[in-house]
Amino acid sequence: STLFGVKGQSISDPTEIQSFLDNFNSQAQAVFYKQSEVSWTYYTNITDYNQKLMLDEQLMSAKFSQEAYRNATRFNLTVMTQEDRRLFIKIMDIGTAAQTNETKLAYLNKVQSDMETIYSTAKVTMPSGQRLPLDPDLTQLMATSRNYDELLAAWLGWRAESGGKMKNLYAEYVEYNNEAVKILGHADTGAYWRSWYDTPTFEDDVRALFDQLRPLYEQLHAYARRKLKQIYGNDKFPSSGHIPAHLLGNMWAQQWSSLIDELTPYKGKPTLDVTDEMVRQNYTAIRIFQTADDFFKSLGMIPMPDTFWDKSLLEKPQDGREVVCHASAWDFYNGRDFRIKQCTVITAEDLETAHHEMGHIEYFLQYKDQPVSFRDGANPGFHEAVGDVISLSVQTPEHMHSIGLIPTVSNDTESDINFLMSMALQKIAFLPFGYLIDQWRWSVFRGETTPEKYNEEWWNLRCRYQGISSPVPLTSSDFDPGAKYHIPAGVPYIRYFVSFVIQFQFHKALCDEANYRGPLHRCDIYNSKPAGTLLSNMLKLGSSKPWPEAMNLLTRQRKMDAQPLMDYFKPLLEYLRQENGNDYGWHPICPTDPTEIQEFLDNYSS
Ligand SMILES: CC(=O)N[C@@H](CC(=O)O)C(=O)NC[C@H](CC1(C(=O)N[C@@H](Cc2ccc(O)cc2)C(=O)O)CCCC1)C(=O)O
Ligand SMILES: [Zn+2]
Repeated sequence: STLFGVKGQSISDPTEIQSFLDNFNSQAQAVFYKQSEVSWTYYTNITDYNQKLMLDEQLMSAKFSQEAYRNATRFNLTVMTQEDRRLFIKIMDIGTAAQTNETKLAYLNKVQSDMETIYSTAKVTMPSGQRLPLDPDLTQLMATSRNYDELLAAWLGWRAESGGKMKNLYAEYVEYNNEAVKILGHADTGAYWRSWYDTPTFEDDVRALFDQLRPLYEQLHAYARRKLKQIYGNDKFPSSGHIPAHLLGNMWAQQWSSLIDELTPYKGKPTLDVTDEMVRQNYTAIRIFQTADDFFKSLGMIPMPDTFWDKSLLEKPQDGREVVCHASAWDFYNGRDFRIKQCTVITAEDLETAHHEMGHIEYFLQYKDQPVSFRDGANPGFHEAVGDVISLSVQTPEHMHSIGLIPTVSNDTESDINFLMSMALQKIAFLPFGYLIDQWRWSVFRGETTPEKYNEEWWNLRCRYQGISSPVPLTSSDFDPGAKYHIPAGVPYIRYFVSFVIQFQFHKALCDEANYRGPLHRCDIYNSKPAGTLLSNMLKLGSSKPWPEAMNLLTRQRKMDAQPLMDYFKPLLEYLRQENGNDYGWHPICPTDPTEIQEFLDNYSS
């Protein structure tokens, strides 16, 4: 059977249009609920049996989507209201479910799930003989160890046990994914993913934003490199200016917050890392999520429902079950069941993650009465920004003091710079990483980067944009992209880069609505009902309107704009420029052995 039904006469009757939409909406809720339940069972108990149930269910819901597509194409879209036309377009956007060859679709889903299982069950045998999983052990080690060789062992082990085990699978995933989305008319999977932003200049827009923000990152990179050289010795750093990838306190060098003690500009001030205080106060996972829930309630927004507290999985099970520990927020599409799955540990980072995940749940709650096809973010970046916006208020010294996690608030200039540094290690450090992941994937989906070039191109981008390099020579069997969850899991990533820009636009708009007058980085909208109402009204739209309209409702303008982010960090940029002088930047090409690169630099610099 093909996807395209027999081209009958196109239906224009409004009653028939409405009954099709009503039927679809009730059937889709039942199908999506079942798929969520079966997936949840697998993600919270990884077994072959649960994987099979999930894969079977994915084929069932693909058939439902194909049928809905066939029926939808029988209607005349030109006579509809704008809203109905938008619904039909979304009903027909069925992604890889367009693959009517069931063998191919089953294989694609199996390969995807097998890669995610390899990632989620990988363990590294350390020199001590211990077998460590990523969550929480290797994450903790990367954050707390300052031993070059120990960090290298964890970093090499992780890439070997995760990415190293899935290179061929990935090549097949790319081929089968592209074949499926081409049936819908998309050029390739990257084009399909970008279509969700409904902006013809989207790729240029994000490149322009990244170029605008590079100077902030270059200054932060230079500062971190200088401090890390003091810790590990100059000889550990290539003359090309890159920072070895395993020294940034994070397995992917994507956020550097765990280096806050070494990177705090002015020592002797109260620490901003609240982890120790959370442990001292016997914080539990539940209390972390109650803290986040309390913030949404203070804004007059929707509290977490009872089913959330009953059915979420907020800690790694201790009963031997294998679970997908990578945090996630789930909409069960029945308007009542919303859950978070997080292997929570008692750290400042997981307090932040809890707010991020709860931001997804709040969005689900706000748009739960929309038709199913509108139960989505205005664009994927919006969904990623909600929780982070709240977290920008939570992380202010004022708010951390008000919830008893830091003893005093000192807002002298030096403390202010210390605070901005802690936020930059989380937000500025992330920008090139958030940008480059899908630069790599889009080039792979387009066929510009072929399997034998996967790893080389990955490191080209890591060296060029992130200014970090592999601490060891690359071999053709390596597949470092597979060491990052979203690649094996097939989860797009540019949404996070978009979020890290727009969340500062949202923060500024909500601070204005809360009648806050001071510098943006010290704004805390806690208890502001006007801010909560403004945010809720935007979230209620879901994806029922083009995202510039949602942006306009919240920020009174329709574009992505890096200015609020740059204004937020302006005082820090001045400090860093002073500190760094001319000692900033790196060679765009990855270092090879020191002599070769030195020769290159001699020519390059002359
Ligand atoms: C059913 C389902 O899958 N639902 C989706 C949500 C939806 O689509 O509705 C979902 O839950 N996705 C999981 C993903 C998890 C996290 C993530 O992967 N973060 C990025 C980047 C980043 C890092 C720091 C930060 O502060 C913000 C972002 C990373 O860790 O690299 C892990 C930690 C935070 C968020 C998420 O919540 O986005
Ligand atoms: Zn998210």
